[in-house]
Amino acid sequence: MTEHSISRRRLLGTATATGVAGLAAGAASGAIGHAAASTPAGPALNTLGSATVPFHGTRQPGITTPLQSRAHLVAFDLVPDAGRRGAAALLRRWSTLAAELMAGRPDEAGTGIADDAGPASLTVTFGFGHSFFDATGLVERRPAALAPLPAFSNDALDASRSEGDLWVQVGADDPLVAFGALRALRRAAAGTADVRWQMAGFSRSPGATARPMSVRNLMGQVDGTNNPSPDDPDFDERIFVPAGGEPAWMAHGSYAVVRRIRMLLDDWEELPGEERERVLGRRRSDGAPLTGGDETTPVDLAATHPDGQPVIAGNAHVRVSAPESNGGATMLRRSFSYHDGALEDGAPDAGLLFVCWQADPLRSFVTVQRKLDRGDALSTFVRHESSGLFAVPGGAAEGEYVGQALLES
Ligand SMILES: C=CC1=C(C)c2cc3[nH]c(cc4nc(cc5[nH]c(cc1n2)c(C)c5CCC(=O)O)C(CCC(=O)O)=C4C)c(C)c3C=C
Ligand SMILES: [Fe+2]
Repeated sequence: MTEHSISRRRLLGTATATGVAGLAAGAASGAIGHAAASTPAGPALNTLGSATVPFHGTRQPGITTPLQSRAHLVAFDLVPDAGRRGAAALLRRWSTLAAELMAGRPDEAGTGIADDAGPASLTVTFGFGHSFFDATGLVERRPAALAPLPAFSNDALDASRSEGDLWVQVGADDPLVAFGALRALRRAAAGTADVRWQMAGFSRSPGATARPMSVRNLMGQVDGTNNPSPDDPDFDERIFVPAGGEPAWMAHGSYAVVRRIRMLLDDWEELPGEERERVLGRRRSDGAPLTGGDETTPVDLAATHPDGQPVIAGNAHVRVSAPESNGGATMLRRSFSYHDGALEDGAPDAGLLFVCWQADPLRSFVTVQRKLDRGDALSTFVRHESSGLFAVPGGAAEGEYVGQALLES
C-alpha cells in the first residue's frame, strides 16, 4: 500500500481528524468545494461550514464522501394513489431541493433552521426499496439484486423499522444543517410519501482528534480501517454497477444495506480489555492488528503464537469478515453510531447504523453476514434490530433528477 493509498483509505472511513485534513480530503477526492464564504450581514463562514459536495455527477453523493458527523436515515412509503407519476414528480422535487441545499442555498419555504450556516458538506442520497416497484407498477424493472435478504439467526428484526419504498440518507457536519435538510425533504414529500421509519446517527466531528485516524464506534473500537479504497484496482467494479450493467437504469449506482445493530454495551463493558481485543482481532488503543504494527498495517491472519495457536482467533471479527475468509467478498462500510436513550430494562438503546455499499449485495453483504452468523465472537454482543436493502441509482446530471432513467424510459 502506498502512502497515497493509505491517506485515501483513511479518508473514506474517517470523520477527518483536523480541519486541514478535511480540506485535504476534499482535494484528494475532488468531491469537496467551498460555498461563497460570507454573508452581507456577517463574518465569513469557516471552512467546516462552507464545505460543499456536488449533487450532480455520475454517482450520487454520500457513498464515497468522507463520513460526516451527523446523519439521518429515513424510509418513506408512497401514499396509495401516488403511482409512477407521483413518484417521478417527488424525485424531481427532491433532486432540485437537494442540489440547492447542498450548494448552500437555503430552503426559502423552510423555517430558517440552517440560515446562518453553510452547507457543511451536506449530502442527500436517494434509493428505492423492493416494494417501490410494486407501488409504481414497475415490477418488471426491479433489479434481481433487490431480492429480499435472507433471515440470519442473530436477527431480531422489527418490520415497522425495516425496508420501505424509498430511502433517503442525509449527512452533514452540522446537526442543524442535517435537520434542516431532513425537514425540507419531508415537507417536499407531503401528500406523496409518508415517513415509514427514521433514524438519527452521529460520528466524530472533524477536527476532534489529534491525528488522522478512523472513527471509533460505541464499543470503543477504531472502525472503518480496512475499508476498500478508491485507489484499489477493483474498487469501482466491487462497489458500483458498471455502465453496461443490469438493469441499465442502475448504471453507476450501488446497493445499500442498512442494518440497525444494537450493541449490548453493559455486557461488552464487563469484558476485560484483552478479551475485547481478542473478540475483534485489533488493539483498542490504536486499532492496530493484534499481529502488530499500526492502524494501517495489514492483518496477518496466518500468524501463530509459539504454541501454534493463531494470534487472530478463529472467531475474531476481523478474521471472519475479511475478504480472504469470504471468497474475496468486500463492501464499503459507511456507518454511523446511534443513541436513542434507554430500553425498559435500563440498557442503553445504542449501537451502529451499519450502512454498506456494494455492486452485488448477495456476493458481498449476504456472503459475509452468513459467515458472521455462523461464528463471529462479536455477535454475542450485538443484535440486528432492523434491516433494509435499497437500489441507489447513479447520480443526476444538471437538469435531471435521480431515478429519471427508471421512471421516464
Ligand atoms: C456483514 C458485514 C458486517 C457487519 C454486519 C459488521 C458489524 C459490525 N462491525 C463492527 C466493528 C468492526 N468491524 C470491523 C471490520 C470489518 N467488519 C466487516 C463487516 C461487517 N461488520 C468487514 C468486512 C470488516 C473488515 C475486515 C477486514 O478486511 O479486515 C472492525 C475493524 C476495523 C475495520 O477494518 O473497520 C471493527 C471495529 C461492529 C461494532 C459491528 C456491529 C455492531
Ligand atoms: Fe465489522
